[in-house]
Amino acid sequence: MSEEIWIADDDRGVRFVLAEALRDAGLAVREFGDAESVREALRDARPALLLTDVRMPGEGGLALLNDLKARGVGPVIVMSAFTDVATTAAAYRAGAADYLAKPFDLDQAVAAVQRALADVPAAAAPPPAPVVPAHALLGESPAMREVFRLIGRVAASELNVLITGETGTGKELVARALHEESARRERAFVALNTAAIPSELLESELFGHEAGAFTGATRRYAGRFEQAEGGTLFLDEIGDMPLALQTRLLRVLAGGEFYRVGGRELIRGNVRIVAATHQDLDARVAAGLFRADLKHRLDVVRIELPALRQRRADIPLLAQHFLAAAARELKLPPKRFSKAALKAVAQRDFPGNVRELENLCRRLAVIAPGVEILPADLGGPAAAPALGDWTDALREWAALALADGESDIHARAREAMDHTLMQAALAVHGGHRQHAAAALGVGRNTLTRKLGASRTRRPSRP
Ligand SMILES: Nc1ncnc2c1ncn2[C@@H]1O[C@H](COP(=O)(O)OP(=O)(O)OP(=O)(O)O)[C@@H](O)[C@H]1O
Repeated sequence: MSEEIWIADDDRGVRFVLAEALRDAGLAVREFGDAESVREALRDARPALLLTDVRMPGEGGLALLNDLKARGVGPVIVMSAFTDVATTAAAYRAGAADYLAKPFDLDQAVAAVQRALADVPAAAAPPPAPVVPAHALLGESPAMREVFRLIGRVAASELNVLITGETGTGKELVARALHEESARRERAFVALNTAAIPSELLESELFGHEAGAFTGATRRYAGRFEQAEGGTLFLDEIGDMPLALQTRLLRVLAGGEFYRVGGRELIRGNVRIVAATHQDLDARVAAGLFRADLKHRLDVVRIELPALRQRRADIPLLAQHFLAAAARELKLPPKRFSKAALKAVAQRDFPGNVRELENLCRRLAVIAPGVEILPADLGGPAAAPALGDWTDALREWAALALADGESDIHARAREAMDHTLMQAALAVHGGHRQHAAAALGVGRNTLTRKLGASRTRRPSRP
């Protein structure tokens, strides 16, 4: 076999710097401007490794990759400026050894080549699967490119994945992308927010129950594990899972079997677990609040989502996308950001991350007066209005209700007050539950529980 590294890229500049870097690393390099000339060269030679661009005039790099894999030539590293998840995943599915998102760091490229060469003979390439539609997961910052690369790399594997990141950074979207890029995509994606369900209901929610298993269990219920059979179970806010249930979950993950609550039938599950947390799981383990062995099982591959303020390069792209999407969804005339407004948005901190940015854009789609959004439309932090005398209204309501003979008004009033305060706090803190709870002076779990014990997904977004 030849010891040459072949580079196929129609961009002469990329070819040049890459070839130089590889030669500096002691490798022999041959350059090609398109896929056709690679094919021609293949008639009487084989590369030790091919680095190919995805988009080239004529035949693209992915077709070349498929062809080389079919002939047993490789490894192949795919390069592309087209950094969405679908391309990355398609490249890995077609058998790419690695994926380099352009512009890449030259040291990183050389390291990828050396790694791929060291891995030869590579494992048999997985059979090419049909290309799936792209995801709504957007981003062009280096940090997000790395996330896309990781998704593409691990989606097809059966490994459990732990996604970490602040609230609203897109953890659920990443979990969905992992599911959709996997062989499980035809089966269910089931999500369960551990923090949104009272702990006493969590067990039956996860594993199901038989009729009569406990008061109120009138019929058999297939839990999330069963619902996700063959597919992916997304366990959100895993850090909030009570210890007793952690023990049970660990046993299920280790044995692959479980009983429904109150059941005798042993159920064998085939479910891929993707877990997420906004908490520092290692700190929770250290504090004795999270089982180390469970963390170990969930944290096989970790995808860390940076806060939006740590990847400001993504803000304009996301903002424009959300503004257009909101106009479409709400059937409003399309608007656009002025340059200055976009700049101002990109400078904001967004403690609620992408969700907060999305909410801001929806608000702007509705309330900004002109077609072009100006910095003044963004609105700064508004001055707090004087506290209205809501107790007068409350007194009036209570008097009428009591006069009507109602007897549970304390509970109802409290619920309404809790709800109002929490919605207000969430709106101010861009949906960030922890910040909202802290601002109100209540625990985050209390807030989540009160906002919707009956809901399994996130409570309504402001
Ligand atoms: N990279 C992205 N591209 C496009 N939309 C995004 C991206 N990241 C997040 N979003 C959107 O932002 C919102 C919040 O994302 P998501 O629910 O996935 O966050 P999360 O990290 O799971 O939040 P939480 O921790 O509060 O559950 C969603 O509406 C999602 O569609």
